[in-house]
This record gives sequence, C-alpha cells and structure tokens, in this order.
Amino acid sequence: MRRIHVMAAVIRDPAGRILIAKRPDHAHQGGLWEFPGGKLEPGEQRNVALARELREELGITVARARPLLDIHHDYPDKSIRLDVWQVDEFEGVAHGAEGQPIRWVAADDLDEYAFPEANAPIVTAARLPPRYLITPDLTDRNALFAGLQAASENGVRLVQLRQTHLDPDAYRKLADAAMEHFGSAFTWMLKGDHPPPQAGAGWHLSARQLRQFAAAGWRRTDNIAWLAASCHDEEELKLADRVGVDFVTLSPVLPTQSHPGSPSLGWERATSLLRSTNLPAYLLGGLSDSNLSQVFEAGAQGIAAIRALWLR
Ligand SMILES: Nc1nc2c([nH]c(=O)n2[C@@H]2O[C@H](COP(=O)(O)OP(=O)(O)OP(=O)(O)O)[C@@H](O)[C@H]2O)c(=O)[nH]1
Ligand SMILES: [Mg+2]
Repeated sequence: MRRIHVMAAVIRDPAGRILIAKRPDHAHQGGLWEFPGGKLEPGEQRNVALARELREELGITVARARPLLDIHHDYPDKSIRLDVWQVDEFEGVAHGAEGQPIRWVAADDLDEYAFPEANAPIVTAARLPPRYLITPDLTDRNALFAGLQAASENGVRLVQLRQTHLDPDAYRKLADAAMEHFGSAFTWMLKGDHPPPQAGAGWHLSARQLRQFAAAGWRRTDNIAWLAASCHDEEELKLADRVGVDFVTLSPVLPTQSHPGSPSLGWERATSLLRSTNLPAYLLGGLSDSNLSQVFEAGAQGIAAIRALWLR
C-alpha cells in the first residue's frame, strides 16, 4: 500500500492550550478528534503544505512552526505518514472554516478525547517539553537543589533524578524531599527496580531493565504516570514500544565526557533510528540547546542532557 504523507499540527495558544478539530462523520476515521492538517501535494514542501492546510481548515496564517513527531502507521485500509509539527505562533482567529467543530484544550486534558489510533504518541509528545534534564551525581543536597532551581528558572520542566551513588532507601528519601521542595515545577522521572511509590512520578527504565521486563512479558500498568526507557538501538526501541513506554532516550548521539571512548551513533544513524519508531524520543549524548533545531529536524522530541542543562 502506498504510504500517504499527511501534515498535522499541534497548535498552541499563548495559554498553552492546544487546538483540536472533529473529523466529519463520513471521512476516514470520521467522528474522531484530530490535529488539523491534511495531505501533502506532489512536489510541495512540508512547511508549505502545513501552512496551506491550516489556512484552508482554520483560516489562520502560520508564523512559527517546527517538526514535533513523525509517525508511520498502517490502518487496515490506509498507510499514513503523520508528519506532526508544533505551531507556536500564528496570525488570525482559528475557526472551523469547513464547518468542523474545534476546541482549545489543555495539553493534560487531551486524553479525554477520542483520536484515531495513530495519534496516541502525538498526545504524549504534546504534553512533553523539548528538554529532559538528567541530574549529575551530587552528594551535597543543597548543591543538587540549587542546580535544580537554576534549571527550573531556565525553563526545564522534565527531570530524571539520577543519583547512582545512593542506595534505594536514601534515593527514595531524596526523591520525596525533591518532589516536596519543587512541587509541580517539574515532571519527575525516577529510577529504581520498582515503579516509584511517589504519586505522579514517572519511572525511567535502564536498557537492561527494559530487556528483562520485555523478556518476562511485562507491560506498563495505569498506575505509572509516565514510563520511559533508555534505548541505544533498533531492538531496544521495539522493546520499549512493546512494554508500552511513553517516551525514550536514544544515545549516545555524539561522544560525551561521561562515557569517553565508547562508540556513538552519529547523526545519520540516530536519524534513521528515529524513523524506525513512533515513540517520542530525546536524543542524548554530547548535545545542548544549540542542537535543538537539528534535533527537531531529525524527528526527535528534543534533547536529554546532564551537563548541558545543568548550569552550575
Ligand atoms: N489531519 C489529520 N489526519 C489524521 C490524523 N490522525 C490520522 O490518523 N489522520 C489520517 O490522515 C489522513 C489525512 O486526512 P485528511 O482528511 O485531513 O486529509 P485532507 O485534509 O487532505 O483531506 P481531503 O483529502 O479529504 O481533502 C486521514 O486518513 C486521517 O484518518 C490527525 O490527527 N489529523
Ligand atoms: Mg484535513
């Protein structure tokens, strides 16, 4: 089956709400909510097609947009590439120019709406920020909290509390204290052999855990707020999908100070691995904010980093 290239937009208003529209009952996947967009025409540039569709369907003019997520999905009757872009600025007032109902929805409320099957990772990507901070090992709690404070002021919203020097009990106490101290400033991803006991916390699996859990036939359960896994190759990306993670890190893209001398993927391999998965993925390894536009172009959610996102 020929794969149809579809442009779709996660459009944000200044309050951070996202625009969804209802597909007509008679259309493919009719009656479900969608992210506005439509098919790329032959020879058309992706950004041009996106702008055209949003002008036709909503009467708005795109002012700033960038790739968010690239999905390849096979419906029984149709194969699509859903090329999802985030629109951060636009001109005009959005309205259902084709008579379709539209709604502005808080990102965290998107899961209350019924979308086509291909859209599940888009709802996740829309809720995730472009930067994922992994904490350096620090024995001094004040230094750790000061660094987290600085990261928060710098706009970091997603944090993996990685403190490899702590035993499970000390780690749990530190996580409790950090979550209490920073409240909802961060979404927390915690490490460990079991789902975190802290309400609302996510769980970040190592590649070794991912392989073990997948081999045991384990699948994520609803009581885990966010599930992520560290991946390094195509096989691990497949296992991550199989256990039901929300997102992954893919590493190492470039050589890093924390793993000197170990082989890195390079941009080309990283880009082709990203193409093989529908999961939102943070590229990790030697990357900083200055790489963000290249990272989006490669099809990733953003960057994960220790050093580059730690300001002290
Ligand atoms: N626009 C859009 N299409 C989606 C989404 N999710 C999803 O599976 N699709 C599928 O992608 C394909 C593109 O749909 P479309 O109907 O918007 O294309 P279009 O605007 O060019 O419409 P037309 O050909 O009817 O004029 C459809 O098969 C649709 O089911 C989504 O969130 N937004
Ligand atoms: Mg459309």
